[in-house]
Amino acid sequence: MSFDQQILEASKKHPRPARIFAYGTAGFRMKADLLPSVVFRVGLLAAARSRKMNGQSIGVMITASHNPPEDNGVKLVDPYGDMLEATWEPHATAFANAKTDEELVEEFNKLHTSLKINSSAPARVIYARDTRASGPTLVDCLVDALTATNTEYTDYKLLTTPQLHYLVRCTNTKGTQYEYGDVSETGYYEKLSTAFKQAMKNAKSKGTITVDCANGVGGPKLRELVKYLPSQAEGGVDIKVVNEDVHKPDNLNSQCGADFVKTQQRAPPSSKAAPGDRCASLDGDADRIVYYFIDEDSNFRLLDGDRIATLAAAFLGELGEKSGLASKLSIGVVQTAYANGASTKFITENLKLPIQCTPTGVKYLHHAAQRFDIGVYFEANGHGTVLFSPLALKTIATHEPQSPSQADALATLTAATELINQTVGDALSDLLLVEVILAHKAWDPANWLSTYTDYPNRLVRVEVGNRNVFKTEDAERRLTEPKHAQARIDELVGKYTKGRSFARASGTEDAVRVYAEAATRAEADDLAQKVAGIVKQFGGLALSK
Ligand SMILES: CC(=O)N[C@H]1[C@@H](OP(=O)(O)O)O[C@H](CO)[C@@H](O)[C@@H]1O
Ligand SMILES: [Mg+2]
Repeated sequence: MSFDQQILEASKKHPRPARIFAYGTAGFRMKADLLPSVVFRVGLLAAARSRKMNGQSIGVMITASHNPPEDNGVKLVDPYGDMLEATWEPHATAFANAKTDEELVEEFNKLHTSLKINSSAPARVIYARDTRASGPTLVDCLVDALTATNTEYTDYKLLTTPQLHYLVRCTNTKGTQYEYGDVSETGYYEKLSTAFKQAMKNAKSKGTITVDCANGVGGPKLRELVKYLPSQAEGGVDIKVVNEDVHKPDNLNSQCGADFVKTQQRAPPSSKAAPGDRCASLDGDADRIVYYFIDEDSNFRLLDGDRIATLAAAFLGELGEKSGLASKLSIGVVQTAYANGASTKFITENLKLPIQCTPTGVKYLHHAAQRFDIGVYFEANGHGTVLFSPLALKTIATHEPQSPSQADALATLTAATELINQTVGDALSDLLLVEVILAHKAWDPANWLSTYTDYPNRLVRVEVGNRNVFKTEDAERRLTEPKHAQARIDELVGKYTKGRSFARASGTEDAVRVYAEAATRAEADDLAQKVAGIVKQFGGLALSK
């Protein structure tokens, strides 16, 4: 079957701007007015991917996460709910960059030939979007591609990114032994709330958690989730939703949200939190979360992804011990080079757990975490989850507790496996997990913070002529190119007490990021500035655009 004519006709409606596109860590992301042709072409790829996967449903999420309101983006979700397989990213890039409609058809056919995709096979796509004003127009572009390729589709309208990942997995596992949940948004809330109630059985939450939803899709979705959860008096948690205005598009991620809090190291200016109040911020598509509070001396205290990772790893380790499963389940933590060195030390020395460091980008962490029975992974910026291997799930499900206390711990562990989104980092699921853990430990955020002290650190963004000259090894911790740059950094780092620093090209912005840690704030700042200086020096000439 040939779709040539249909694709040609439809593609004419979505002319490609003179731009080079690249499918990166976050899919395609840019100013929304540049995206119509990109989204159309991603739709073609989704159809091809579905056909390649024997008609399993592929997800398409239209979002630009924490970016400003005028941006948008698109990314694909694979049948099991994880991100698009990396080998397909270049195909997305090739489709997006095809110069003419004819060239696009050629790329489409070339892919079908080289990967032996049967174009008569059924193709299925499910999609959703965040609250951005440009979303509906981009959905129209997507639908044009799905129609042109005779693809069946379901429009889930507004969802958080992790909700779409959940639905993709549910759709494709329905009726199998791996069934993940009911194929509906309601199914998502029911799964989380049932697990949450079970996990809270032997715990009592104190105080209120105030959740800043970045004025994004997380707001209405958290409000909905709360309807399914017991109140604090009924054994649940008191959740207060703020920054949930999705009707004024300009407010999205503006002066609030996880990215604002993490990069500015302060609470949203609108926050009315008193010292000690527990606060959290989601990002624009609710796949990231960070916690924070104001301490007794009025200092802002951040509890970021590293803190969530250590909290979750410690708790799951304890549950393993208490349920009598410790010897049967290996727990490991996956971090990137941006994890604070103090968290790495705490995990190794106090929790005595193995750590793996991967390059930046959730797909790397996710894959590494799959190698443990229980793999805890978080980026410092708050994106992460915990993965339970099929064997771990079976071990937990078939374990016979030897005492009532073992039974309690086992029930909580079982609930955690249901509560934690297994497809992708999910701010709503992570929120409930942290709340459960704090309730079990009877901890306030200050207790949580006191587990270890972060090393002073600084992250700077350096604009250079050509960031592509920077090549790395050892999970991005060392530069292999430009020649001599790493030797210069090493020499510098050696001069600082507890110094650590690395530079790498960003995958999402046209810049190089420099990270530095040292014994004091001033030294960390100084080291970062000096390494930034080296990066500038080696930064290459600007490419003619
Ligand atoms: C230091 C940092 O926070 N980097 C972020 C950022 O990647 P860069 O490649 O550093 O631009 O965006 C990624 C996608 O959202 C996210 O996965 C990652 O953690
Ligand atoms: Mg996000």
